[in-house]
Amino acid sequence: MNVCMAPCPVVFDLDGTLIDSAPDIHACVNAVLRQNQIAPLSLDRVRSFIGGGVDVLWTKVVAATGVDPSHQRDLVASFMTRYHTATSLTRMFPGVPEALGQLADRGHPLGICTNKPLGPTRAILEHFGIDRMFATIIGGDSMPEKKPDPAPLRAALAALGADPETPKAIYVGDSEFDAACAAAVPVPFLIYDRGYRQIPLENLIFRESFGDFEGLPRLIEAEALR
Ligand SMILES: O=C(O)COP(=O)(O)O
Ligand SMILES: [Mg+2]
Repeated sequence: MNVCMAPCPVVFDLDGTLIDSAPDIHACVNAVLRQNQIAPLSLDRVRSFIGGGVDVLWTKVVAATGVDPSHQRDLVASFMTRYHTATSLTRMFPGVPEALGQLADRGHPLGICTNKPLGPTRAILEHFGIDRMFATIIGGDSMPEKKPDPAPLRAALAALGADPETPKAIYVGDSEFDAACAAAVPVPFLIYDRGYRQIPLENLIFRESFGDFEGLPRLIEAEALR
């Protein structure tokens, strides 16, 4: 089956896929914890909590720190004020701008489907000057459902003109949330293996894994010929 005849839509996850944002998320989490006289968490620990969005992150932070869960709402509110402008410690993964540029030049409509809320998502994309590359951006608060529910990815694909019944498109992500979401749509899933995944690759559904964005445009063209 030809998955993509014309250059197909390619939708990307954000945290752990295009950007290494864990240092900024870690700094925001610890600033809130310190402000509330709670012991800080390590970068590795906080990184392992990323993927399900802000509420999942904070449910895990609350469990890890032993804070009274009734405080979670206030902690999240305090976190969000910092998160909106947290860009200074975040880096794009190597080869990302070049790969996005190549895909755009080849005519692939590009989108973002992330569990990160829309405010910080737009802020970080603008910070790196890549926001205009994406014709649609679905954030973790764009709709009631979050990944692994397929609804956000379906919305991104629909905005990029994919057929809602049999979308000929590709999703690129880093985590178990993304793999389950892509399988539920369903669309082929390419997984970046240097992101924030917590589950072994062999336990996930994906078409190809990659560790270097230089090879991604080639993987996408190969997928298009399947
Ligand atoms: O911010 C998160 O928890 C996850 O974001 P992602 O969907 O871009 O990986
Ligand atoms: Mg991710």
